[in-house]
Amino acid sequence: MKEIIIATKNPGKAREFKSVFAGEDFKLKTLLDFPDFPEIRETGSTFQENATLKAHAVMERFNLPTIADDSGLQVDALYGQPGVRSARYAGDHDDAANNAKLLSELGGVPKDKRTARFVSTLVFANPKNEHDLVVEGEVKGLIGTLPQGDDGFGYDPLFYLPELDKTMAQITVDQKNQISHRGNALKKLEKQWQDWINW
Ligand SMILES: O=P(O)(O)OP(=O)(O)OP(=O)(O)OC[C@H]1O[C@@H](n2cnc3c(O)ncnc32)[C@H](O)[C@@H]1O
Ligand SMILES: [Mg+2]
Repeated sequence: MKEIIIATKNPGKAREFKSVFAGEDFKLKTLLDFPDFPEIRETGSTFQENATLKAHAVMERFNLPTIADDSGLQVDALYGQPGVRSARYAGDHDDAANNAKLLSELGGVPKDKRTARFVSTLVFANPKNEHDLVVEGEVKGLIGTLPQGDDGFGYDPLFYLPELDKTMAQITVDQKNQISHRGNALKKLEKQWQDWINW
């Protein structure tokens, strides 16, 4: 069976990818299936640079088609921070600490000034394709004043969706995929990748 690797160690992302690609005629693996795979240093200054680093490191190791996601939260009142440093905002990839820091940085900022967006860049690299496929997605929302909901990961409990009157952590993985930055990027990828790939 054909195989595609998702170059992520993040269980939340892995779950979202698996839900979107469920029922396809290829096997989807992630780096969670290869716990010994070394840490990929995300030294780029843009989402696309980091997604490209991750996609190519994994593609070269396994010689298989590989999709990487680099994503983050951009908060207008913080001039786009935490941005490309979203995973490491409060130090070492600790969601609770990141959320606490975000709330503290936004202390006193009124609701209408707490606008933000999640962005995702997906890079699809394949040994038999000369050029990568690159797509982007985003979703707009507001940063709440306290975490709400237990689903999702990262900043989801603070990311409030006014149209749904819920946070990103109060919806199912399928609902999240319908509206999220990653879901929107995946919709673009789905329209293009089957014509692009040389198996
Ligand atoms: O690099 P991989 O292994 O894919 O996993 P990661 O968690 O390190 O992923 P990134 O480097 O792309 O960092 C993205 C960070 O942005 C935040 N983020 C991205 N997408 C998110 C989402 O859908 N919901 C909540 N937070 C998200 C979250 O803090 C992530 O750790
Ligand atoms: Mg990362």
